[in-house]
Amino acid sequence: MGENAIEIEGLTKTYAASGSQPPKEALKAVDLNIPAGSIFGLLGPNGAGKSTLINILAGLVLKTSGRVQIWGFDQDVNPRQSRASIGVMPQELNIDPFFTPRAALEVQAGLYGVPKSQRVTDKVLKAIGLEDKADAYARNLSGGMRRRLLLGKALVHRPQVLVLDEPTAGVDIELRQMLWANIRRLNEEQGTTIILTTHYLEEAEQMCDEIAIINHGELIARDSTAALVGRMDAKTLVIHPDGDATLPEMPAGVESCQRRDGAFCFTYRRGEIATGAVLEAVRKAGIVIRDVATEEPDLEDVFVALTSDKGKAA
Ligand SMILES: Nc1ncnc2c1ncn2[C@@H]1O[C@H](COP(=O)(O)OP(=O)(O)OP(=O)(O)O)[C@@H](O)[C@H]1O
Repeated sequence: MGENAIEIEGLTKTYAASGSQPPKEALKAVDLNIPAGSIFGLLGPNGAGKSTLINILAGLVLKTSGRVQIWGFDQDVNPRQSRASIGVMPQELNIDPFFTPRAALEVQAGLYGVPKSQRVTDKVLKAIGLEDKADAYARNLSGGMRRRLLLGKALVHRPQVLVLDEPTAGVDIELRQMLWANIRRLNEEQGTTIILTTHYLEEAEQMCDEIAIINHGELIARDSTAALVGRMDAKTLVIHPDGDATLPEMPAGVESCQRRDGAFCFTYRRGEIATGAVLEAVRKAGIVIRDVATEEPDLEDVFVALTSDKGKAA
């Protein structure tokens, strides 16, 4: 096994036309490597192609062309080994209501061909905090418990790569933290590579080492989380004037505005304009500063900037 858990080359998926719907090119020649041992975020607006990509990795959707390698196994050459290397926690709560969590995990292990002697059902039940519900009918489990059971089902064959499709969508804060603690532990203690999609950019920023952004089936960015956020060179200085004041003249390259609460905000490129020059212009205008704050961009700003530009071009 090399240093990449996943290697994707020229991956294309075109869904066939159906009825009045024309064919849909959901993925357009995507190249993407995901380092082993990382927590990797796959982001993109609705309909960008994230689920298509994940479902191809999981073996649930057939690719049109390109090469996919999972844990060193080519999907076309070694389909069984590549499938055994990956576990997927789906978005939908598709759980058989008549199974107990223990039975559901046993059945799943059977589907993956894990021999009885090598099953880790009790360990998985403990990891997902469902030991005391192991023999309860799934229909009696809360939504949060069902979601944890889905995570457990993705783990029965001890995959090296775990894919989570919107794992915390519609989940309350407490459960979200518990899911994340579980996932971090898997990553740290067992070195499991985690790939996740999420709509919560703050969550991606906190959890992911690296991030890829997909838009209209194309990869438009792929970098470490810190480098992505660092790409946005903008900085905003927010000044609350003491008493009445009008927006002062600013050096070229500074965008000024006044907020509803009366604060002035000045946005500029850190690399081009020094904060001192902005403060100096404020002082020159005779404005007395009551309070001052700065705002730095976050992943959400990067995401919006990247996906809205591409959206216009498409
Ligand atoms: N089975 C299908 N048949 C035809 N078109 C499909 C099919 N599945 C997805 N698509 C289309 O392919 C494109 C990519 O869809 P996909 O579900 O991969 O996006 P996504 O990024 O996961 O979106 P979301 O964030 O909404 O889940 C969309 O235009 C979608 O309508």
